[in-house]
Amino acid sequence: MNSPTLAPLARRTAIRPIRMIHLGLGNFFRAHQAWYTDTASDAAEWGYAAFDGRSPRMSTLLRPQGGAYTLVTQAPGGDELRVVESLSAVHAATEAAAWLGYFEDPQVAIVTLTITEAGYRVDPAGAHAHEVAALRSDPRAAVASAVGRLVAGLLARRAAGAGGIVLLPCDNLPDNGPGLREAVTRYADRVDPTLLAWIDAHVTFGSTMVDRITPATTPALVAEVERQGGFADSAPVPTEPFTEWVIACDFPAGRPDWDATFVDDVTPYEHRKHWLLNGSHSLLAYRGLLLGHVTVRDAILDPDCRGWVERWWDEAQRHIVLDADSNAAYRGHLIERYENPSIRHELAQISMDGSEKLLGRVLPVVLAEREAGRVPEAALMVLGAWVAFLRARPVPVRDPRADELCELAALPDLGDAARALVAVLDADLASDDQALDGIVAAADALLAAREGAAR
Ligand SMILES: NC(=O)c1ccc[n+]([C@@H]2O[C@H](COP(=O)([O-])OP(=O)(O)OC[C@H]3O[C@@H](n4cnc5c(N)ncnc54)[C@H](O)[C@@H]3O)[C@@H](O)[C@H]2O)c1
Ligand SMILES: O=P(O)(O)OC[C@@H](O)[C@@H](O)[C@H](O)[C@H](O)CO
Repeated sequence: MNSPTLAPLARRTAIRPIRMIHLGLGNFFRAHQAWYTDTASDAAEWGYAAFDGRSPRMSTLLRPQGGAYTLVTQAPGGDELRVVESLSAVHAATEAAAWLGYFEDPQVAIVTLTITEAGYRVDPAGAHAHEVAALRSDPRAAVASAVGRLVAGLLARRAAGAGGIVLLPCDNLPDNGPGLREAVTRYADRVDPTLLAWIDAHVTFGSTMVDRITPATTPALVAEVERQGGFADSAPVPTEPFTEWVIACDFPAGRPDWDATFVDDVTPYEHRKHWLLNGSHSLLAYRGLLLGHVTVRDAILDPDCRGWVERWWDEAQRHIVLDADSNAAYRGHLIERYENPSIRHELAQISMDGSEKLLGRVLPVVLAEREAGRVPEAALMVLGAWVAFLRARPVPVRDPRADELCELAALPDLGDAARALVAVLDADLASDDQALDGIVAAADALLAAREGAAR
């Protein structure tokens, strides 16, 4: 084999005109929106300027590669390598002047976002008040929060008279479009209330359901790309063959010819995906890690975990309005995706940020079932597994509220710990004794099983 070079990455066919901005230059963006753009029939007309969400890691890795990288699609039959070229520029989060410059460009029509649930949380009267004050005295001030950066961008766009723009959140967040609109308008109102009318007239907030299992990059993948491709890529992305993008949005200034599904309302698709896929991922993560599993595949091949997943799906499916046949097919595909032997999706990665994720992925089903007068055993088990996970900590707890959660989980009495942790998710549920009994019983059984296995 020739010595590895950057040749296939550096040999870009042409830098595509920048007509889109992305915020949150992580793996999922690179496997999903950037790939849809790269494979669109009009790909040559649409380039991205992509910005890190926070740490400069990804822009630092991609800059020497001219923004190009290898997408490794890991099918059961083997890998397929594709060099993705839709990123025309990559920037660190701190490059505020470049950020504002793109917003001032009338050719830029769309901003996509993958900033995790935490990125949408904003407190302009509290934690972010210093940013608000900075933007009030200088609208071009550099601010760090995602929503603050968007508001700064919109101020610059208004000042430049650059016209309308679409903001398209692509995170696993319930109602991601309305959620982003609420966060942006609340922040903008504090900075400059006159911006609100401009936003109403010029900014379109789209909603999306996004799906493609995309684990973190490992050194083994970097080595594998070098072995299979014969070239060096310091930031390849692993992903699965399956992909889905459902979008509810108008694009007044056009969009790439994405091979996505365009609908008026993403809600049913979002419920199905967040509850059946992400909810079962949380189940597999917390239960699976406590039982000693490492990956999604390990856990789904365990009949205990698989049985609970099926029960969770039965409970969740009662509240999904899409037809039963398509839900059954969806479940079948999920099993195949989870069993994919070529993809290594670590449960520890999925276990992160439970206090945020469970709110949209499990809690709605618990509450709907309780409203219907039922005791949803599997849904309560997921919450019990989360409580047990925080108590036993089979892997380090990574959550914005980790310290507080671990302190509550360590309360001497399991019932007290469970009630306090459930209150973090939903105060009313914490006073539902019947639900709480189910959660405590599940946590207790899992902790006992874990202790038994350790003996
Ligand atoms: N990985 C997947 O399989 C997958 C699938 C569907 C949707 N998603 C969505 O994409 C998101 C990112 O996943 P990923 O796999 O790309 O993760 P990643 O760790 O590779 O990238 C995360 C990106 O979000 C940014 N970020 C994190 N916290 C932020 C904050 N508070 N403010 C601004 N930016 C912030 C990071 O800087 C980084 O750019 C997920 O949270 C999820 O909502 C992921
Ligand atoms: O990406 P997160 O951290 O929001 O959730 C973890 C996984 O459930 C998620 O990444 C799924 O793999 C993905 O949503 C599949 O499309």
